[in-house]
Amino acid sequence: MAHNAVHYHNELRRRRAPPSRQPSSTSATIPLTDTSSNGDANVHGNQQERDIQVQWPPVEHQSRASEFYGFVAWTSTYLAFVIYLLWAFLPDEYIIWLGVTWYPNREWAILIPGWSIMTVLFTYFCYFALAFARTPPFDHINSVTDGYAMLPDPQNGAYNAYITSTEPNAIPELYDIPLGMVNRSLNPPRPPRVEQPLRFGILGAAAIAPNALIRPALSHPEVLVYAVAARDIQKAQTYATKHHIPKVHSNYEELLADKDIDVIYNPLPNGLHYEWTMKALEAGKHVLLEKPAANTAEEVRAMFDLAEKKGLVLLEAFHYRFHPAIQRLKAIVDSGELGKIKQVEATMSLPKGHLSADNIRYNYSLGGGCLMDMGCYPMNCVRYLTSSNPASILDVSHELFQPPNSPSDYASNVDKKTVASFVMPNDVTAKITCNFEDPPRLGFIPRLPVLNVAIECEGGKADLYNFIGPSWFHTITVTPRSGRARKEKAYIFSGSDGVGGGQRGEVWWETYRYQLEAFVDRVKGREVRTWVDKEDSVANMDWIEKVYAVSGLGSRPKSTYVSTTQT
Ligand SMILES: NC(=O)C1=CN([C@@H]2O[C@H](COP(=O)(O)OP(=O)(O)OC[C@H]3O[C@@H](n4cnc5c(N)ncnc54)[C@H](OP(=O)(O)O)[C@@H]3O)[C@@H](O)[C@H]2O)C=CC1
Ligand SMILES: O=C1OC[C@@H](O)[C@H](O)[C@H]1O
Repeated sequence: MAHNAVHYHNELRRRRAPPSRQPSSTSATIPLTDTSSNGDANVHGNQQERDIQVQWPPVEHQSRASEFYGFVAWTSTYLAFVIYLLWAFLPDEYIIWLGVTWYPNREWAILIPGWSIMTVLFTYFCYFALAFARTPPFDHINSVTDGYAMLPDPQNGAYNAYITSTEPNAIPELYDIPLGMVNRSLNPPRPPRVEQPLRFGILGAAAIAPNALIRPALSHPEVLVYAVAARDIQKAQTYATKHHIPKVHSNYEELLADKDIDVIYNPLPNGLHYEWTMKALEAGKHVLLEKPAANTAEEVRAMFDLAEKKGLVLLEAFHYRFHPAIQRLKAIVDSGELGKIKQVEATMSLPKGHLSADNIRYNYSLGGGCLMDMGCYPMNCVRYLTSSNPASILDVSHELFQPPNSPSDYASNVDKKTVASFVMPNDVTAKITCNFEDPPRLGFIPRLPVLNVAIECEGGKADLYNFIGPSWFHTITVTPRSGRARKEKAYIFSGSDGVGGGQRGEVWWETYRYQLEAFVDRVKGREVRTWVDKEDSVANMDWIEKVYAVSGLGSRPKSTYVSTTQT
């Protein structure tokens, strides 16, 4: 024992020692500290020097028993298999000739492997059955979250690279969206409602309402999505059940007449925005109105005039404007750190194939067209970032939507793509691009959506990737002409970077949630820092009409509705 301990200690020391001190011979005599009698000599200070013969490299005294047993097991397995084959297949006379007078009934040669296989299969089956039985359904909350999926809270000092400003030249794009953030956005906390929440009614069982209103409302204590109306009562019923909306109306008029409703959300096709917003205002309701506000600037002005006259809140739902990301980009540009703006370019382009031919967006009489539906965002964005309206139009090009199997002389006035450039005040130029049908690269490589805004200034450039849906992912890249580039993220109003001091927000708030916060504040008469006002909405539609005039497609048809308040 004592010798072994010394030997082991010695080996350790020798292995740790620098190579130059290693003896080159296979055996050496070296002085050692003997710990055999007193434990660790260095600790107890009781050292004894001894000379011990040590073998190098160390002789391995490994038993070969395991190799032997392994060999025996291996050969026995094969032997057993051969015996099994003989038992199963050899005719009786040969077995008897071999001197074997008794052996088990050969049925067992089939039954034993058969049962074994069945046992294995049954075990697998039970395993999967048990797993399925205990897996929550796809629409169960536990399929996407549990008590551990918490988003680190940067306000309490917890670091999360995804939502914090990243290092310059880092590769933040490779981050996954944190699960906690997705969970919080999709399954927001539901605080108790205040005693008198604002009751919202939805016009139409529209596809956008769950994202733009119903989900954001869950986390707003002052909002209750109270009713929905659809042209078909059954459709309204199904929608209400799915989204836990307490009340259903069988037509839009009935919804507007509901005295319990304070606010109307209008996500009807663009061509119906004017009529139903006017009717809602006439009924004394505030209106959250989907973009684009109407088919013509004249209609937009008339709606806002009526809202003003009645003291009601009307907002064109440019949700992206309420998110800190776009406001941070504007703050960077307005701060002058990149010098004077030279050019702004905003793009909203989606891959071909996401819209069917009967979509309202391709329907001229319902206010369809890509410039209306998607182009209104880049139009609004370049005007917002330059704090100005265009002075003139430089150039417009478009591609027309042709319904499938339409005759070659089909006269379409619905654009599936529009590109327009403008002269803005102060020698600034702007370009907007919108595209419903970005074709696959080389005809087969799928495209990603392009939702970008880029600003070129005299002293560098800045851009925001995903300016429309920054709550899910975005990057602000600032590249000064001299100095280091940097990337930023803005999920909440920090107050310290020129953006939204004092404004409420959570990192998981979607653009729509930020928008709802401001809308409710406005209705409640509270101060609102971010807003899309009447002149903004009127000018946006005015320039959309002007682009359509240049492209030769003309404005979308004016509503035939005559308001009771109009003379
Ligand atoms: N803010 C945003 O991010 C987005 C905004 N939008 C805007 O929201 C609006 C609706 O878009 P979306 O939800 O995608 O559209 P949908 O086609 O899903 O919904 C439109 C609703 O309009 C109603 N409607 C009334 N009359 C007609 C008609 N003649 N033809 C078709 N529908 C009719 C239907 O209601 P009913 O149930 O009564 O049949 C339908 O539910 C548009 O203005 C669009 O620009 C759209 C997507 C995103
Ligand atoms: O945000 C949007 O994305 C897709 C569009 O078709 C839609 O109408 C728009 O608001």
